[in-house]
This record gives sequence, C-alpha cells and structure tokens, in this order.
Amino acid sequence: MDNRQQDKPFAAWRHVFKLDPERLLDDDSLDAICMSGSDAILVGGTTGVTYDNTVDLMARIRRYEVPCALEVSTVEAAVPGFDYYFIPLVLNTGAAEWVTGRQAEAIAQYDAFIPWEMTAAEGYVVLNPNAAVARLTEARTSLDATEAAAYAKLADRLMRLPVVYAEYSGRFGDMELVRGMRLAMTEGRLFYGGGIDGPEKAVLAARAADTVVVGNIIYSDLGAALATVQAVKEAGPGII
Ligand SMILES: CC(C)=CCC/C(C)=C/CC/C(C)=C/CC/C(C)=C/CC/C(C)=C/CC/C(C)=C/CC/C(C)=C/COP(=O)(O)OP(=O)(O)O
Ligand SMILES: O=P(O)(O)OC[C@@H](O)CO
Ligand SMILES: [Mg+2]
Repeated sequence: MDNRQQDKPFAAWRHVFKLDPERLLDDDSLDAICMSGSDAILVGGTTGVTYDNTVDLMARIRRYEVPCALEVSTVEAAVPGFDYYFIPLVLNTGAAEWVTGRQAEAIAQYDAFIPWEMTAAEGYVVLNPNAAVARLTEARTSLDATEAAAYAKLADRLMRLPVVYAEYSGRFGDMELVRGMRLAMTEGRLFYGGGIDGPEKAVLAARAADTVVVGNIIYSDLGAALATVQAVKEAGPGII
C-alpha cells in the first residue's frame, strides 16, 4: 500500500468484483467469486436495484469473509449491514440531480442513519454512451483524453473525492485515456470498470488504474472472471 488514504479500506484494493442485485447468481458461482482472492465485492447496479434484492445478495455474501461494500444508486436500496458504502456522483452530466441533487435529498431524509465514517464519494466519469448509467444520467461521454484528465483532476485536487471511477460499463475502454486520468491524480484512487472479459484486459486495466472492477463477465463466463483475480495480482502495483 502507498501512503495515501491508509485509513480507507479501499486504499489497498487492486481487484474488485461488482455484483448486480438484479441479476441471478447461483450459490456455487457466488462461492467461487467470494473465495477467489478478490479484494472486495461491490454490490451495485443502475436499474432494478431494490431493498429486497440488495438484502438478499448481502446476506449471501455475508457468509464469507471478503469485504462487501454497497454502491448506493437509489435511496430505496440503502441497506444497513455492509462493510462500506460508496455514493456515486456523476461528474460529466449536465443534470445536477445526478451530481448532488439526489444525494442531498437522501442526506436530508436519512442523515441520522448514515454511517459517515464508512461512507465515501465516488466521482464517476461515464465514458460509454451505450451503458445504462450513461443513458440514465445523460452523461456527456465523448470526452477526449485531456477532458477526461481534467475531470479526474477536478475530482481529485479540487473536490478531494477519495475515489474517481472511470466507467465504461459494458465495453473495454481506452487505456491511454484512463492512464492519463490516473496521472492527473495525486491523492485519491482511480477505479476502472468496463468490458474486462478475462486476464489479458484485466492486466491492461491494472497497469492504467489503481483498482480494477470486473462485472458482467461473471454472469456469462465465470472461469474468465475468476482468472482476472490472479492476473491483476500478478500485474504488480500499477502506477505509483
Ligand atoms: C440505513 C443505512 C445504514 C444506510 C447506509 C447507506 C448510506 C450510506 C446512504 C447514504 C445516503 C445517500 C447520500 C444516498 C445517495 C442516494 C442516491 C440516489 C445517489 C445517486 C447515485 C447515482 C448518481 C446513481 C446513478 C447511477 C449510478 C452512477 C450507479 C452506480 C453503479 C453502476 C454504474 C453500476 C453499473 O451497473 P449496471 O448499469 O447494472 O451495468 P450494466 O449496464 O452492465 O447492467
Ligand atoms: O460490467 P463491466 O463491463 O465489467 O463493468 C464493471 C463496472 O464498471 C460496472 O459498473
Ligand atoms: Mg444492471
């Protein structure tokens, strides 16, 4: 671990599996994911996330020791009992409700229940126009490398967000652009997610970002998903 954010559990995460409460995963597959050696399980999705499907998934993951965090995408599914909470702010949208609006509404409503010491903001930079998150939030996805790095620096240096998330959900991204985002940052951690379908792409992402998030492939090719864990660990520390 480097000397940034040692008090944050995610400061040491190199590999994370993202599980979508909306999607079915049988017990054997969940067992393999939770026992894979991945640093954490992130529970989250853009649509179809409910209190019930989030509680169900959390209870199943809770049988294992792997840290389990919730990415809160709707206040209705803010379920207690996770190890950590991430609150997304979509930075590259013109719609203020996805930057601060919904978050402020949720805080006004639930302030007394929010475990602030285990809650952190994620500054999302959404880069795949076809992803559900891009459509929902009307993200301005056509950023060049300079613009993407500017968002990363804005989040990291000006807003001091602990996590910036380069989000290509559903498609493998431009690793030079992602690497430029990371190089623009000096404090927080860059998460990368999108289109990692096996160890080769996982290594490329691990060389560009601090934390590699693997999602959809879990549901279509579990073996390929599992192989990303070792690949990321063997890729070394990433950019220091
Ligand atoms: C009671 C208790 C203990 C509660 C603790 C919970 C807690 C800490 C609450 C805090 C309150 C708070 C501030 C809540 C914020 C609520 C809120 C509505 C925030 C808005 C978040 C936001 C910008 C959502 C937009 C969508 C988004 C960015 C989702 C992130 C996850 C994501 C992109 C998943 C991608 O998956 P998916 O789209 O499913 O992938 P596919 O395209 O492949 O399907
Ligand atoms: O599902 P994939 O494309 O792996 O993306 C992972 C994650 O970044 C989604 O929020
Ligand atoms: Mg989904």
